[in-house]
Amino acid sequence: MLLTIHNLQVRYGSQLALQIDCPISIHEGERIGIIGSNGAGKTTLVKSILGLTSYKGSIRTNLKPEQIAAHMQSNHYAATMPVKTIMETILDTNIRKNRELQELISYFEFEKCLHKRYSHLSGGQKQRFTIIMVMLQNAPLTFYDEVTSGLDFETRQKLMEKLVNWYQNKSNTLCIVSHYYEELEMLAEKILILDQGKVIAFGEKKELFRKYCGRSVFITDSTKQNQELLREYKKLKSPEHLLAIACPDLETEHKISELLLQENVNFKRSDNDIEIMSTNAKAAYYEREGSAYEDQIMQ
Ligand SMILES: Nc1ncnc2c1ncn2[C@@H]1O[C@H](COP(=O)(O)OP(=O)(O)OP(=O)(O)O)[C@@H](O)[C@H]1O
Repeated sequence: MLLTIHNLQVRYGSQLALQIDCPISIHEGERIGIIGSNGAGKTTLVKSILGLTSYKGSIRTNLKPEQIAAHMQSNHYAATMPVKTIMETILDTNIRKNRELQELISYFEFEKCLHKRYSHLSGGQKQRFTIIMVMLQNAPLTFYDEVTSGLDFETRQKLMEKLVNWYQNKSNTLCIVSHYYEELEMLAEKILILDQGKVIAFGEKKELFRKYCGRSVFITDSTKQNQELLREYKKLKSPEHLLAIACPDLETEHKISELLLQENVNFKRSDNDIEIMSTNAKAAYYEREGSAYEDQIMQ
């Protein structure tokens, strides 16, 4: 066991920002995606684990602080120092002698930034700087909090490819906070869903999908014709513009796909759609709690 969280509570003034009642355990080598709407408590959870915010409850780990690396939404370095100096000092290395670091600098096209002062980097350049630093740290427990925000589409794709390859045969435990579900489809095996400071669900991505969606899901536009065409099948909660139909078994899957093909309807079939899965996990959670899901998304 790498880390366990028990009865965690974080308050900012009178606001209860995070309340985790059931124990959460993180094991070596796990890849965990942390998702939730704005203000759900994702960054607060990461900050609590890093000891950057005060909390009640227990967070236990045998890791030393230097064995935990984090890419946060905002990262601070000595503003007036050249980037190269910060990099070599913090990583205790020399770029000329470090092949791995040279390769990352070149992959992220960061060469020209090395001689600039940190405060003169653009937002995206600062982002790439921290990514390189965190990747090279190779810490047993690594957090990426919104690692691709502020990056253009091409750099985002490049970064995701690099992260997948970088960690492929490694045993680092990764916790990735992201609003981009396609990134988590590539990187995460477990998902922690937070909402309004509470844990909605935590588990293997595949198991959560089966639990809340079934074997697979068909997603089409939510037009009147599609609603009518698929009216006899089980509808899942979905963003308003979409119609999501649950398939409990292969037979239903065949029937629906034939019907959609016959009627020339564009559709997506998925057995790992994180957005539909988390929407339905939330709905189930609030139903159990006795409040309507619709009331919660209005807040
Ligand atoms: N330093 C702070 N002081 C006061 N309130 C805070 C502070 N940091 C966060 N909060 C509040 O705590 C709640 C959780 O914030 P947090 O940053 O953890 O959310 P998040 O899930 O990471 O959101 P986002 O997706 O927008 O980054 C929010 O309501 C936020 O306004």
